[in-house]
Amino acid sequence: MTGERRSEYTRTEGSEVKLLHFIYSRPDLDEIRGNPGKVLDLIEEFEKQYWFPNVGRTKGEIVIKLIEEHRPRKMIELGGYVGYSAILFGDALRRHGGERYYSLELNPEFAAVANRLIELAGLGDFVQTIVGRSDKSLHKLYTSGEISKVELLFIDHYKPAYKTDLQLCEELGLIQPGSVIAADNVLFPGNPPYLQYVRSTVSEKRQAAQKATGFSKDGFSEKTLSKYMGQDSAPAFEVVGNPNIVYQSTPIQPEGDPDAIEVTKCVAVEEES
Ligand SMILES: C[S@@+](CC[C@H](N)C(=O)[O-])C[C@H]1O[C@@H](n2cnc3c(N)ncnc32)[C@H](O)[C@@H]1O
Repeated sequence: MTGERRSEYTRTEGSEVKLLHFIYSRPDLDEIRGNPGKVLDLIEEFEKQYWFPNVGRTKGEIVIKLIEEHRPRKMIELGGYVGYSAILFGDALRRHGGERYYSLELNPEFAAVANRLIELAGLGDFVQTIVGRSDKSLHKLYTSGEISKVELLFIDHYKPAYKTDLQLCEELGLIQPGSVIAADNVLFPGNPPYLQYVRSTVSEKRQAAQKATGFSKDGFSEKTLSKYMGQDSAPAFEVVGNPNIVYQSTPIQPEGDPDAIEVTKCVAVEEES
């Protein structure tokens, strides 16, 4: 969603199922079937009534350009919600020769809505929704051999988990030269711990890793912390990441948008001296 934002918006309970009724009751459903653009248009139309935390077309364009430029075979997103970004990016990935889009979503109800819309958009064979917390799902994608490298990762879920999930990927050896990470909402509501991490030098990260005291929720508002995850929000794995990874990281802020996507590229992995 783009435009002026005065505070963090909140969702209306039950609006996700209402979205399904809104779309599936359309008289022109047969023309919508198999058409990702039309499904996205309808989600956007519904958003005039109910606020949805979707990435939107403007910021979405930044990620589509990354797909066009890097041509990943497989792409992963953390935080699928009702499937807007999975349809937008899954469609782009398929058109650019990709093989699979994994959408990791904590809430089974949101994932069920997403699956109905992904299927309607004709992407049911291409986009795989994985229900559960992202750290456990990422770990499973790795141990099952499905993913051996992060090619393009879109992060858009629980804000404190941006950094710890990236560090988990680093520890699993999934972040390699050429890996690209696009993180949403880095200006609104903001994610200072994540930005500090991806913008740090190797020597700064090595020092921080030595002093690491575990998972922290510092740097986030109460509202951000209460979103999505309950008491059980600590990462399932203790991680410090791999401080030897060299990143180039820059925010991309569309004109007139109060938010930005941080695009982070792994350019090298330094040897320990
Ligand atoms: C901002 S919404 C995602 C919007 C979506 N990427 C889009 O642009 O259409 C964030 C989603 O992340 C999910 N989420 C929050 N914490 C999560 C976690 N630890 N693992 C997986 N999903 C999570 C929430 O349930 C919510 O659906």
